[in-house]
Amino acid sequence: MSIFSSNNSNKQNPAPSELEDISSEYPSSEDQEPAPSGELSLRLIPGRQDTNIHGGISGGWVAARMDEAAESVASKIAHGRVANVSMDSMVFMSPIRVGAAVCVYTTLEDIGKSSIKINVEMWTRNLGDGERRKVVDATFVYVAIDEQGRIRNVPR
Ligand SMILES: CC(=O)SCCNC(=O)CCNC(=O)[C@H](O)C(C)(C)COP(=O)(O)OP(=O)(O)OC[C@H]1O[C@@H](n2cnc3c(N)ncnc32)[C@H](O)[C@@H]1OP(=O)(O)O
Repeated sequence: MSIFSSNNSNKQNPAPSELEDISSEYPSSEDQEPAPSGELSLRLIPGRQDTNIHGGISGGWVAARMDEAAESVASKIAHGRVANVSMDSMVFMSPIRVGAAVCVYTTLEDIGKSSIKINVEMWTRNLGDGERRKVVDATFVYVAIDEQGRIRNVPR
């Protein structure tokens, strides 16, 4: 369940094949370095069009990319439309630089009667020192809904 984003009209957004999964570059667990957990669901490189008025990547942009990745996973599980009913509070631990690779990883935590709970992590590779850092992690909950917006059961 992976979606990949690229905008080939922008040189800073190469095709997915040109982007590697950040997790593959992490040292082995023996090194006890932090590593992403979950399935790679979205990878992209933010460009200048993604910045706020100060030239930085905003928390809103980050939350939107996480929602995009998790909603795609939830929609596949629900076989259709879902609505985001909650997301955790988010603590942004590292900045994202324009041109730095960003990867979003998702882990399915629970499927309820109508709800789907997904943990989402975003990681980036710092352009300056090349180090991979976790940007944020949060849990998103989606509810399966029909075309009229009524709650429905998640198919089993
Ligand atoms: C405003 C926006 O545009 S935000 C972005 C898009 N999101 C939306 O539009 C969603 C707006 N919200 C809604 O339409 C409604 O709240 C709905 C349809 C999602 C849910 O309606 P509710 O009456 O709260 O549903 P209900 O109480 O029956 O709960 C449905 C499921 O959601 C879960 N749920 C409800 N609220 C929460 C919550 N705050 N956190 C986690 N799970 C929740 C319930 O546990 C239940 O799960 P289950 O069926 O697996 O046991």
